[in-house]
Amino acid sequence: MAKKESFFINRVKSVGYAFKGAYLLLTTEASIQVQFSIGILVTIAGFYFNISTTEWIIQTLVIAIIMALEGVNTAIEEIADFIHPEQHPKIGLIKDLAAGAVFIFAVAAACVGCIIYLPKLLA
Ligand SMILES: Nc1ncnc2c1ncn2[C@@H]1O[C@H](COP(=O)(O)OP(=O)(O)OP(=O)(O)O)[C@@H](O)[C@H]1O
Repeated sequence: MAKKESFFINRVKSVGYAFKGAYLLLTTEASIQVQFSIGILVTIAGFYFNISTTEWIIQTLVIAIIMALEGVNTAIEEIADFIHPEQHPKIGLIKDLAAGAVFIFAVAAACVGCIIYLPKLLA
């Protein structure tokens, strides 16, 4: 019987797989690359406008959540295409729902950006 790997080795391997997934998303997915670029721009803006600690926390969370949601959306698209490569109304609906979930958060993220930066830009 194969010896079961230790809990620690398994955790290290899982982190490695997660790094691989994040690398794949950043290097192959246009939507993630767009969100990442926006994330870098607002980070530069954060330093430029010297935003508060609370604003940094909210901004960092918003950037991370939108990229994570895009990643989940990509994974759902991959599953959908894998289980049913041909056109099907249900696959279309599943993809639209996943994209809709990202869109809802993207609208909130844009609002957060306006709340943080509009007063600074207009001052
Ligand atoms: N197999 C399918 N059957 C029916 N409709 C589909 C199918 N694949 C895609 N669609 C429709 O086309 C839209 C775009 O799908 P697609 O897989 O190209 O996603 P996308 O948002 O362009 O993703 P990305 O640009 O990240 O690859 C879906 O939201 C859905 O409405």
